Amino acid sequence: MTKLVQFGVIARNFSSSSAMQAAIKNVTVIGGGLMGSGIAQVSAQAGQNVILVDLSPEVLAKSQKSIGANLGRVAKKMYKDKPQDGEKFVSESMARIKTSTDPAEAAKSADLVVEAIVENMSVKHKLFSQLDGVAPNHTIFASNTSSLSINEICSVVKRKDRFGGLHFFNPVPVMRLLEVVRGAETSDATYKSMMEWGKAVGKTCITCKDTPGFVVNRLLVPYICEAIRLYERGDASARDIDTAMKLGAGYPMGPLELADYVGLDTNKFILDGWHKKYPNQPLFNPIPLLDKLVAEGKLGVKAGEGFYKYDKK
Ligand SMILES: CCCCCCCC(=O)CC(=O)SCCNC(=O)CCNC(=O)[C@H](O)C(C)(C)COP(=O)(O)OP(=O)(O)OC[C@H]1O[C@@H](n2cnc3c(N)ncnc32)[C@H](O)[C@@H]1OP(=O)(O)O
Ligand SMILES: NC(=O)C1=CN([C@@H]2O[C@H](COP(=O)(O)OP(=O)(O)OC[C@H]3O[C@@H](n4cnc5c(N)ncnc54)[C@H](O)[C@@H]3O)[C@@H](O)[C@H]2O)C=CC1
Repeated sequence: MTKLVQFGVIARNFSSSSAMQAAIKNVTVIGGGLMGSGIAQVSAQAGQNVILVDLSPEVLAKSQKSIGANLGRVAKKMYKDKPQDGEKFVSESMARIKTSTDPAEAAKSADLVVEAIVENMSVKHKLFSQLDGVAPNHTIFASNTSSLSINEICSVVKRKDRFGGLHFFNPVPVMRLLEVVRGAETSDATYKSMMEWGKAVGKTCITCKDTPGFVVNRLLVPYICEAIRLYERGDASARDIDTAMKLGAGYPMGPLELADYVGLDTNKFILDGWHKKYPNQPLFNPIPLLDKLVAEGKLGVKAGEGFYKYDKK
């Protein structure tokens, strides 16, 4: 699936903002967790210079390790008969990734900042208002948010024309989609740059307005929630619900398996946020079983138990 993509946008310096075509060669990814490490990996694979930032040096060390291992999986497939070329691919990609614990410093050399920190509006506001003061004029800011409004996130920055959503999917190196989200003030030039960059890092891009959950999560969250309600009512077993959707609808994972994979706390966080914002939408109503599992710490794969039991990693 992952192809080595030659990055083809010519680097240029721009002093003015709105009419420019940003030249993305240097990307700063903020948040070195699950998503940030995947975004850093696919960017480096595509020839970008990457700075991966996290507040925690331990997280950065863990990310580097997992990126190395995942690049190894990619190399094994891409260079099946040429293991030496595979090793070169891994070491060159790794060499393009620098790490930092200082978001402001790392934004100073960025053409694009992709934010993948915790899903919390006030934490994202704090980060972006700090970066807005130090990043170069031409730098585009993007959020990988799953469920928050791009317009609301960018309300704290001056560069609203150079702000958008770049929503990746988990696991980033495998999932081929990138949702490119236009906020109310995202300029045409910024949108075009984001689309080109998405293609350059090997993704198929679709466009969506700034609506809750964009395309995928707006459909996926109610689907998963309906599956939980079906199970809660005792209409079918968890295993049968999952088997039904895998064999009857061709999904790679059933809805309850996917809920465990994403994390039940994340499911609940998104549902609660949308319920608060749209109290009259019954699809977003709280689910007592989901609340109970989260309260018991049964958060899915990462906790060793959710709808199913897992070996703890
Ligand atoms: C209420 C909803 C709330 C949403 C909350 C927020 C979430 C979001 O905002 C948006 C999201 O991300 S939603 C989740 C989207 N992801 C999915 O739906 C995943 C569905 N599952 C799958 O595609 C496969 O089971 C999957 C690919 C995961 C695993 O496939 P398999 O079961 O076949 O397992 P493997 O055989 O291990 O892997 C298949 C191939 O992929 C390679 N691979 C797996 N992980 C990798 C990784 N991390 N890096 C690089 N390569 C990787 C693996 O090597 C294998 O390759 P092949 O050997 O060539 O087949
Ligand atoms: N987990 C998923 O399947 C997906 C998540 N997302 C979104 O991506 C973002 C990140 O999610 P994950 O990677 O799952 O979270 P995660 O918890 O694995 O990683 C977040 C990282 O951000 C770091 N961090 C927190 N505040 C920071 C700050 N101010 N500066 C620098 N680093 C900071 C944390 O130390 C942590 O390592 C969220 O907005 C989430 O909604 C989007 C698509 C899929």
